[in-house]
Amino acid sequence: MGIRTGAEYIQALKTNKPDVWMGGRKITDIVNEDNFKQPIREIARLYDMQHDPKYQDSITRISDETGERVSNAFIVPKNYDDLMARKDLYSTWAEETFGLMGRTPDFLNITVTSMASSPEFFDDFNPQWYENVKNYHKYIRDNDLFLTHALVNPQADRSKASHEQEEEFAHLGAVEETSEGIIVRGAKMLATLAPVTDEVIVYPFPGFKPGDEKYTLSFAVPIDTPGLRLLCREPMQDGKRPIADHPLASRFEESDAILIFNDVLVPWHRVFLYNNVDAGNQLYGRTGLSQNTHQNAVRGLVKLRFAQQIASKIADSIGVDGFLNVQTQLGELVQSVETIRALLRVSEEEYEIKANGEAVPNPIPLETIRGILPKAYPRAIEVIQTIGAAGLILPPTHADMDIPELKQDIDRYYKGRAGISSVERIKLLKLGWDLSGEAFGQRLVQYERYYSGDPVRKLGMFYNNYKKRQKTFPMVDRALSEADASKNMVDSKS
Ligand SMILES: Cc1cc2nc3c(=O)[nH]c(=O)nc-3n(C[C@H](O)[C@H](O)[C@H](O)COP(=O)(O)OP(=O)(O)OC[C@H]3O[C@@H](n4cnc5c(N)ncnc54)[C@H](O)[C@@H]3O)c2cc1C
Repeated sequence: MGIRTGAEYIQALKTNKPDVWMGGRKITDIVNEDNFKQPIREIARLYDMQHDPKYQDSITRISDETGERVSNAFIVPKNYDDLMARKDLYSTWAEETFGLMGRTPDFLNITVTSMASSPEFFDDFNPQWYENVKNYHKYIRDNDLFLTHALVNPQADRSKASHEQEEEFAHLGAVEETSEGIIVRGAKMLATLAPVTDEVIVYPFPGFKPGDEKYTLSFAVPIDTPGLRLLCREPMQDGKRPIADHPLASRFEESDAILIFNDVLVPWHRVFLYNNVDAGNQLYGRTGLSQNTHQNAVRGLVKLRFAQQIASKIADSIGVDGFLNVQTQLGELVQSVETIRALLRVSEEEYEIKANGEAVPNPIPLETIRGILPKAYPRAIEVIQTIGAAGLILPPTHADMDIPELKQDIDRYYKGRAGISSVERIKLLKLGWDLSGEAFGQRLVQYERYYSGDPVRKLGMFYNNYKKRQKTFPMVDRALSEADASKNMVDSKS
């Protein structure tokens, strides 16, 4: 099939029958559920862009393998141009959603593409796992599927390993093997957008201890696999509020769900890793699973720039951007954006070709972005809150604005500096409040902190990787040897 349309994506959602629970209800009609309707439309629009002549050549390409047009996310980049073609996809979709949807289909499609181009890792453990990954990659490429993923175990007791938890299957683990596959039980948190996806892929971060064998699992199953339950968090909007009043929250909310596996059968051909602590600990670092840092960085830059522009426009609209204290806050945001833009550029210009021939951006600047964004984005939100002040929380609804009796008051008392009408200012403040005040905006902050794992442990991993690449300290060694040499000179004089 190759690239699918938005209508084909929606049709697939109508056919899938996942076991979804939210707000005390079982959701049986996913596409007509108030909370999911609009985000589904946004994702469908992205699929349609693949067919739009304006974007098609920059975000899709003809596959050498099948002769069909496929998303750039499924192509293994071999050189700089390929890498940039992939980036075109990330930035086109991120711009379309203002960077507010972190888990658009490209995110996991590239993850599986990278996994499928890492045979050397799987060959060290079990070549059959690689066959399974390779076939899975072809399957999702040729059907243009949308995946969610779940890496992390429920918090339960973080000071204990999986096999030490009070409940044997608090963490997802294998119960038994059958001729058809593995039966798995337990939970994984959390899977963003799960109810509106086609499939879920499970893979772990490192951190397994001896004794955790049965918990070391990676596999993929359809989202409506029998026994798989999706328990969604409380929605942050009711799906009924007008987009005019909540221009971001009513469009881009990504739901999140805990996945509960009640004795789910994972067929052998869908098993990518199993029953091996070493393999579980090495999978993330050795299979390019972290390649989605490039997508994250491109999307994160768009989101930060959006927040920066909102802050600046609000400041301008009420005539406060001439004050030094406001300028320093706005200047700080511009510098954050420029820092991330520069790091992204460096990572791409300094791309590397891995042993398997895959072109990858330099991971050091990309991981540096990963370290900076969890601080820069919340700061941008704080600046919007500080500059918008009470103005952010006061705008009337569009229903108020439609009442003739109120029109004169609204026109008079909600306007901004000369040239900024009340309607213009109210609309702008609604954008600002959705991003900085609504529960929707707070989730986006939490997302930026945690979307790719605990930033504390990620920074530790970053330092370990940096040390592996930078094994020596040549400047320090030279300074020490020059000090030694000059000591000899002094000694010889005396
Ligand atoms: C909005 C949002 C969307 C997400 N979407 C997805 C998704 O689609 N798929 C997915 O798989 N995951 C997703 N995640 C989950 C994400 O992977 C986790 O939040 C992240 O890995 C951190 O795990 P945790 O939340 O369980 O925090 P914990 O690991 O429980 O950490 C809690 C606190 O304890 C500290 N801590 C815990 N353990 C240690 C330790 N061993 N050493 C030092 N400090 C420690 C942490 O630093 C942190 O401050 C999402 C998260 C958010 C917030």
